[in-house]
Amino acid sequence: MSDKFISIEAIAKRYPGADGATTTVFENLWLSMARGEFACVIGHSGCGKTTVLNILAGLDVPSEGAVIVDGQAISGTSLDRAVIFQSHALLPWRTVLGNVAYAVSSKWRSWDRAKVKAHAQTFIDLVGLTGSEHKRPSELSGGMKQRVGIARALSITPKMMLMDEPFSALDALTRGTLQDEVRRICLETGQTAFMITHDVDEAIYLADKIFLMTNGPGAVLAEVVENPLPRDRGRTDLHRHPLYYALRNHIIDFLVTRSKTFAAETPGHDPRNVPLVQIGKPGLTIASDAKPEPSRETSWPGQARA
Ligand SMILES: Nc1ncnc2c1ncn2[C@@H]1O[C@H](COP(=O)(O)OP(=O)(O)OP(=O)(O)O)[C@@H](O)[C@H]1O
Repeated sequence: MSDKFISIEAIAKRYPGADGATTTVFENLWLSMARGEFACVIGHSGCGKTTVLNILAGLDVPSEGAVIVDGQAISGTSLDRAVIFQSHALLPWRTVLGNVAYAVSSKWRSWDRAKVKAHAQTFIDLVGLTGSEHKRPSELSGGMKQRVGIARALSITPKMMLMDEPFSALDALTRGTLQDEVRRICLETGQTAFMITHDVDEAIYLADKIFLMTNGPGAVLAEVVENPLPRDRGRTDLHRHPLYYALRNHIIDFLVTRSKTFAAETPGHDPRNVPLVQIGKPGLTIASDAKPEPSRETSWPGQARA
């Protein structure tokens, strides 16, 4: 992995408020990711997660600061940065194949129909929709629609995938299956991924790194938590890892308590040098100890939410 594939540098987002005042959602936010990393951002509603994702996508602009992707400051949207939203945003009059092919032909305008179709089919197969190519969105379940969104995003071979709570509207079983698929695809393709989630267990399963944001307005990136679980982790035995509960407790403690009290309790916080929390490594102060909590094993999947 190369260092700083994505670099968010001192960005702020402000909106005009009532009485001529200004509301600062966040300011002086610094964040970086290496190529091929999977990061999840967790924080309470309104702290600015979607705003950060939209800025990364080029759908929104920061009031201050810059975002550098692969050595270049971004300006506007790009087919290098694919977004998967909670609502799949498919074209209702196009089939599964038509939706994916539309994205493919937008990226490779010189390709003929056969090449576009073959490329689109590869990604439809990858997300397990073989046989549903000619269905329209109205004929698909929520999980299938989300698969089309994932296939469409992956088909343009973006440099990064931006996901805004992509599975939150799905039932637990479908959510689990799609989490498995996104994880497999990202590992296989070396995709760099930035995902917003309210689901602590989803973050632990998917992420290499978890960004913890304090409450807004005036939210800050409080900590970057390194996931100590092995990269080839499996969903069913995740909770047996000796550091699983320490990690989970650390994130939940942050959400329950420290996300509110962080500013008052951490006056010297340097937004440019946000602490990297490495649970289980000596010399680290973490909010919770590493004692396992067997009762929590029954809460899998996805019970702890921001
Ligand atoms: N166009 C706008 N004008 C004024 N304020 C806005 C605008 N868009 C967003 N905000 C405010 O910015 C803040 C951050 O919004 P954002 O959607 O990024 O939060 P979030 O952390 O993604 O929340 P959630 O988890 O609920 O999706 C919120 O307080 C929101 O009200």
